[in-house]
Amino acid sequence: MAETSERIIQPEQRPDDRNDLALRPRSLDELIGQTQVKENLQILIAAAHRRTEPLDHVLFYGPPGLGKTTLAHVLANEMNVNIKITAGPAVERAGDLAAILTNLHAGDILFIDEIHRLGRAIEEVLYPAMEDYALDIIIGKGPSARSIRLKLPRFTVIGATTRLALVSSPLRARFGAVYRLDYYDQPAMCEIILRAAKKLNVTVDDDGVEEVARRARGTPRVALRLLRRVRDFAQVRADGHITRSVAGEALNLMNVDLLGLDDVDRRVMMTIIEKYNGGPVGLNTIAASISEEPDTIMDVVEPYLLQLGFIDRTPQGRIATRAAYEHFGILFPETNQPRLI
Ligand SMILES: Nc1ncnc2c1ncn2[C@@H]1O[C@H](COP(=O)(O)OP(=O)(O)OP(=O)(O)O)[C@@H](O)[C@H]1O
Ligand SMILES: [Mg+2]
Repeated sequence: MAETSERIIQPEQRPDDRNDLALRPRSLDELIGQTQVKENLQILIAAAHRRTEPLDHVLFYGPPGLGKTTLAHVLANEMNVNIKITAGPAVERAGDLAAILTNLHAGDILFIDEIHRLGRAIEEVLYPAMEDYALDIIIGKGPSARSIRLKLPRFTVIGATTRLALVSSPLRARFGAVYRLDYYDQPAMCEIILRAAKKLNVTVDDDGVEEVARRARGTPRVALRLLRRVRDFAQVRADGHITRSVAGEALNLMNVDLLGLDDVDRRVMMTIIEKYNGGPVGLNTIAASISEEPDTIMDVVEPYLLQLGFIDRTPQGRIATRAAYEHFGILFPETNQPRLI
């Protein structure tokens, strides 16, 4: 059984995703989907150009693999500025942040990934830097210590997080623009796969594109990973051309079903449906039944099952919906009807 740490359909980056960089969109025009976010960014860029000022600070949030880092690079390209990259966990001391800030040039973008993981003391340094482009430095120790304020060039912070609720409100208040990235719809997923197939020089017909797209969980990173694996399968088993049946065979071999569910998803759903008669059943009970951590179920497995409408979260626990029963070909027990009120 696939462990949750090595799932082919996991949205988090895996080592073999590294070669996605060549596929990463470089401009807003190349970016597929996220229409509303794109429109807002176009306005933000045009306004910044018109005022000949750097971009306002921008915060992207949403599930993993949907394009937050991609958008940060796209904005740097569109503004034709440098982008310095760091992440919340990497900034351990206020001095680390001060060093980064004092190396920024006017207009530069500072991308802080997992920004919800910045420590409070470090956030205190970031607030005046974002608001007044100033850095307060304490010189000396004890009674003779004094603070001096360094002027910083105007720069832009772009933050990314999968846990918006964990971003402190003072920090969040300093972002002029906050955008949520959502899962991609089927047409956008097909376009992402078609574009990537061209770049990977693999031939795929429309049905093949559709088959990979519908099993990629609305997540571009998953789509690219599945496409590369289906390409390998096609090269070894089917003269390199991807049709619906080739894609289907390859994905079935990887235990990824028609909606992109894998063994771990199935184990969670079967636990609720078969072991606890459709629920309600508590998260910890489900986790114990399949020897996974509750957090893993909640953060890694459930988001997509909720997105599909396969699970209802109720105060009494998780409940499997009719759609879930139908997907797994199990008769929905009508007697359960009152459960779903
Ligand atoms: N709109 C898009 N169009 C085409 N490809 C995309 C798009 N968004 C993301 N991708 C591709 O999906 C991959 C993952 O995107 P990205 O790394 O930006 O996700 P992320 O939201 O930063 O993920 P994480 O939260 O794990 O950091 C990238 O390699 C990129 O090529
Ligand atoms: Mg990222």
